[in-house]
Parts: sequence; structure tokens; C-alpha cells
Amino acid sequence: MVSEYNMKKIAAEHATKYVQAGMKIGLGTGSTAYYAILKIGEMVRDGLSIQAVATSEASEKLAVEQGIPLIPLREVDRLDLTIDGADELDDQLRLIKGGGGALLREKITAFHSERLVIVADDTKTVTQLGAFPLPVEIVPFAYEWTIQSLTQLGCTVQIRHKPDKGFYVTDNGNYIADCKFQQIPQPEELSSRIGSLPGVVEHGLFIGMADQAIIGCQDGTVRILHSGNSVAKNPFDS
Ligand SMILES: O=C(CO)[C@H](O)[C@H](O)COP(=O)(O)O
Repeated sequence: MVSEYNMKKIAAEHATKYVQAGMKIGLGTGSTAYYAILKIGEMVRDGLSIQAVATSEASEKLAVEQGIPLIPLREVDRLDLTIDGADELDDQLRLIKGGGGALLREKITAFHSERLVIVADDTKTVTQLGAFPLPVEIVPFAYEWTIQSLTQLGCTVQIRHKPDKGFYVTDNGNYIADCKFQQIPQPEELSSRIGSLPGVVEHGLFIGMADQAIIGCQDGTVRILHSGNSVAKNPFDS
């Protein structure tokens, strides 16, 4: 039995096998993506030539520390591969993301990537999304009204706070409303309803974006989920 952190590490390091010379890579955010960034840093120091874009200021700082060459967005047309974490995922690779507050940059980066590979430990896989509160990035202006609109969708909303009590502010200067639905039986419908609310910048439902998920399991192996529902049992299957 391996620890949750080792499950994350195993999954993240497996995903770095898809990184090839010359690629432009999106670097995700969070404690699982962290291990992918460390491994990519090691690969770069061993001579691999890649360029990267980070999905948060935290991941950018880590990438710089690791010696990973970062490219300005204006110089990138499309990314070859993004490796990122998730807070929940179902067997159709529908995701809840944003636990780390980086969902807006993560979604933009995923949208402009040829391939999005999700890395997660097995505790993140669910049969139905919703136990994890859905993070929604909202603008500070009239945020109380936006919270009211979100509440009308059937959830309880908590505005995210920093440990020292003030509001948590994203890298984009916005707030995060964590929306507890308990169950999200129709993520597609909820996605378009939340997306149409004024004051909402972006939400953490990622639907039809992930191509693959690498799941780190308790027995130290990985399980690979592909979009379209097929599951590769062989831990070394790509
Ligand atoms: O969406 C995210 C950050 O906005 C993260 O990918 C997500 O919260 C998972 O984080 P972790 O790997 O630490 O469990």
C-alpha cells in the first residue's frame, strides 16, 4: 500500500513519459502536477529540449526553479500536451478542477492543448461528480449578487478565504465561490447554466477536455482511463 502522495507521484511521473523533445507543454497546478513539474525539470536538466507554459504563478515559480524554459503565451500557437491534476473525475473523464484556485488559466491552457492528460490519485475517481464543492471564479464587483444567482442553482456557496481570513484572490484578481451541490447528475447542463451567469468568469467543470487520466493506485500501479470510456489495465500502456 502506498500513501496518497506516492499515488500522486506515481501518476504524475507516468504522465511525463508522454513528454517528447521539441514539445510545447502546459504545466498544471496542484500537489499532483507538482511531481510532474519536478520530473520534467529533471528531464530538462538531463538534456531534453522542451518549452512550457504554466497555469499559475505557483507553477511558473516552480518551473523557473527547476530550469524549465518558459515561453510567453503570445509566442505559442498551440500546446502539444498539458499535464494537470483534478479534484474529481468520473469514468467519462468529466472533471471538477479548481481546488487550487487556478481553474481559469487551467481551462484556457487545456483548451489550447492538443492533448490534456490528467494525473490523480485513486481517491479522486467518482461515479458521480459533486461531492467536491465546485469552484467558480467570480469577479469581485457585485459578488454577493453572483453568489445569490449561484445559490438559485441549488447549491450552498462559500466564498473562499485565505488562512489569515481575507478573501482568497486568484492570479487573475478574482474571487472563488465554492459551490456545494452534493451531486451533479447532469454536469453538461450545469456547466452551461453557470457559464451564462453574469459575474461568473469561469467554473471548474471540465467536460470533453481530458484525453486521458493516469490514476495512481494504492498498490503502486497506475490505471489509465481514456476518453470514450475505455480503460487500459496494463500500467505501461500508453
Ligand atoms: O485544479 C487544480 C488547481 O486549480 C488542481 O489540479 C486540483 O485542485 C488537484 O489538486 P491536487 O493535485 O493538489 O489534488
